[in-house]
Amino acid sequence: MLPFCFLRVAGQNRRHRRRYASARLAISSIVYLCQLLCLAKAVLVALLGEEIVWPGRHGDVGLVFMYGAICASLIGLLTQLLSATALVTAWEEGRSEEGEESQSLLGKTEDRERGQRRKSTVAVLLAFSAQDTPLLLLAFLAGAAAALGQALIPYYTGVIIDCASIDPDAKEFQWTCLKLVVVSLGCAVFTGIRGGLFTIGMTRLNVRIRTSLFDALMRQEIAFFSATRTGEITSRLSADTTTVSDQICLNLNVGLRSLTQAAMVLVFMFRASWRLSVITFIIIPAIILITKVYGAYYRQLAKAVQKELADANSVAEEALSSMTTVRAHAAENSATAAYGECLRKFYTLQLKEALAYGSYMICTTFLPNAVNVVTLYYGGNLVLDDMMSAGALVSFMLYVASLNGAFQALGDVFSAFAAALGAADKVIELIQREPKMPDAGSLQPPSFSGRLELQDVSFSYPSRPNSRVLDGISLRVNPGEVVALVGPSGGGKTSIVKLVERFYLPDSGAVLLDGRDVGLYDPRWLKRRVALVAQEPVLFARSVRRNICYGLEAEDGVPSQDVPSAADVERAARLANAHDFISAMPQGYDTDCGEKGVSLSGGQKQRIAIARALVRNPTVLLLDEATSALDSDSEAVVQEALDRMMRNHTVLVIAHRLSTVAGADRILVISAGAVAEEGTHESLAEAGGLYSALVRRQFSKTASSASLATTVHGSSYTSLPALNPLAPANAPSSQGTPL
Ligand SMILES: Nc1ncnc2c1ncn2[C@@H]1O[C@H](COP(=O)(O)OP(=O)(O)OP(=O)(O)O)[C@@H](O)[C@H]1O
Repeated sequence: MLPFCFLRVAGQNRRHRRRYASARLAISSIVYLCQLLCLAKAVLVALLGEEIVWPGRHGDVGLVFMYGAICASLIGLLTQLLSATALVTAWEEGRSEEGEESQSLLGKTEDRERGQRRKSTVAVLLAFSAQDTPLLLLAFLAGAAAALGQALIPYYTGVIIDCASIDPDAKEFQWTCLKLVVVSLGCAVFTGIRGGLFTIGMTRLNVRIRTSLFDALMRQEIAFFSATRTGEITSRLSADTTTVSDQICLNLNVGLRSLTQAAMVLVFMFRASWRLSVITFIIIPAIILITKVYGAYYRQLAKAVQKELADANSVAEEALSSMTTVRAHAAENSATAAYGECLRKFYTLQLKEALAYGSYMICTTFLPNAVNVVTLYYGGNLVLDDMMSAGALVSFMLYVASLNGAFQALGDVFSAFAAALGAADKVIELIQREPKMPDAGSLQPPSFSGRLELQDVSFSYPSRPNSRVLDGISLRVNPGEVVALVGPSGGGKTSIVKLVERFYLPDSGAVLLDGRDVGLYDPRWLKRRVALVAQEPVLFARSVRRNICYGLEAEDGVPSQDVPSAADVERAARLANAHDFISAMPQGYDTDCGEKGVSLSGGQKQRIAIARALVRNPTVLLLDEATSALDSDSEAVVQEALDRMMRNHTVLVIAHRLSTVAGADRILVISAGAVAEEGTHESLAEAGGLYSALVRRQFSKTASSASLATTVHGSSYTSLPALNPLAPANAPSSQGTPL
């Protein structure tokens, strides 16, 4: 009764579910062990024919009572086992609820929402494998045939021993040997077929899971990538997906093989001697219970180990990918210490895992050996009493060994499954994560003038909801107009561009293009009309040509007539001042840029990024101070390309340089998330406000060394100081050098 009382109490109190479930599990285990001992004693006494301490112990009535008691005990055991299974599940749920609270990648509220709609991991994995049902069915049938062979081998071994020694029969002996050879061969062939088919299934599942995960990642909003470390994501994509597919298929293979093997062996065992079989059976519930409890515990450990490993990978990746910064700040020791700390946590968890595994091995090694001793003792007595042949006893012992092997394998499968499910939980959590961004629209209007408006826009980054970056800002860029955004660092200029690009949604207000919300347009269509040249160009490890055409290839779903031709690419490169250096490279436009464009200089990368924007023939250009990270020579050629670009487009440019700003049709001074001033360079410079202060401050800092106006390659490029008040006062200010 006690466990059931606990069940009721715990069911009413979710917060303490795990604690109650653990207590219930402990009590159930004790009750189960007592029952096991009683049953063992009753069965031994019944089978060995010793004196029975039982009511009505003499004659048939006593025997009926005794077997009745054994049956009742068996039923009790099964009930107990089922209850223990339910308890383990409750215990697991309690643990996962607790763990999720502290460990989730995605925050408490999201976890709760996700918990409500998430299907169970196993169901999702089954759905992933559904396509391979025929393959897996075939593999299973081959496995069943192999298991039948495995079960026949001990049987024929026993027959051969009887024919050769106990009851000599040469003809029967040779015939049985032949059958044994055929069965062994058939068993080997079917085992091979089963293994091969499962391996194919494993690879197919791996590809499917990886594709789904990558697809899900590609759909996530930008805020997700700011909040989640890249190392964690790549760990999910590489290590966890491999663990899931490999472990699940491998263990499905081993598990099904062991189950069918156990079922076949049991049939043959009962055929050989039902008395001996009952004895062997006593141990089965014990092994199942131990593996179940162990599996639940191991699963939690495996999940925690995966997390620690992902953390360690992130820390290492962060340091290794920024080695120059680490070296420049002499931060090698702190990077090593941070990595060491992650590994220390990982090691502690691995120790726990090793301890759990050790305890499990002790139990699973001892229990089968105990069964062997009991079986031999009782089987020997049966042979002595002529109730069984010696060959049958040998067969039986081989069956017991086979059954032990099957259960051992099942236990291993269980723990490995637990590890795979731990990894699968995280992978599926990501696959099922719904992006926090509403679906983009499908609008593709026949004409697009490129009028850009922000109407009373307020915005905070999701990672810092309490810090308002834009505060009711309104602005407008008319078709063909060049509008420059200037202002103090952190004022919100780049955030405006991010909203126009729809990387984030405003908290209130609207971002409009031609009077319609940016979210209403088909994103693929819009990205050809609104192009961005960012501060730091990002190139990919592919040819220069493919970098320029990035996002416009047939693989991106672009109709073949819209894919830029070689002439389009060259034209864009010429406009971006990039054609000459590209042509000078050994393989021209087919030269590989290397990882993140490592084989190109900053200026060359930026010019390829400009060509990438120009090849789209955009209506609106968003420029985020594309020259600020360049040296003076590179800056001059890039600036010339930018000037050329600006002449023919609607442009919103974030500019720190007076050269860019002065040529703009209108200047907006953005400060503290609002438009502080608006006008032309001349009007603002004379107005005596924030803009003129910025200009004056920069001029006074650079007057002694700066050449204030330089014409480069005949363009209107003017090298004037930067408008960023945070720029160092004594920075070199030779031609085009950022301050
Ligand atoms: N991904 C982000 N998550 C949270 N806060 C951010 C993020 N990006 C920028 N911010 C914050 O938003 C504010 C505005 O940043 P923004 O980059 O728009 O300014 P900016 O005017 O372009 O500055 P700068 O001229 O230095 O580039 C800053 O306080 C910045 O710390």
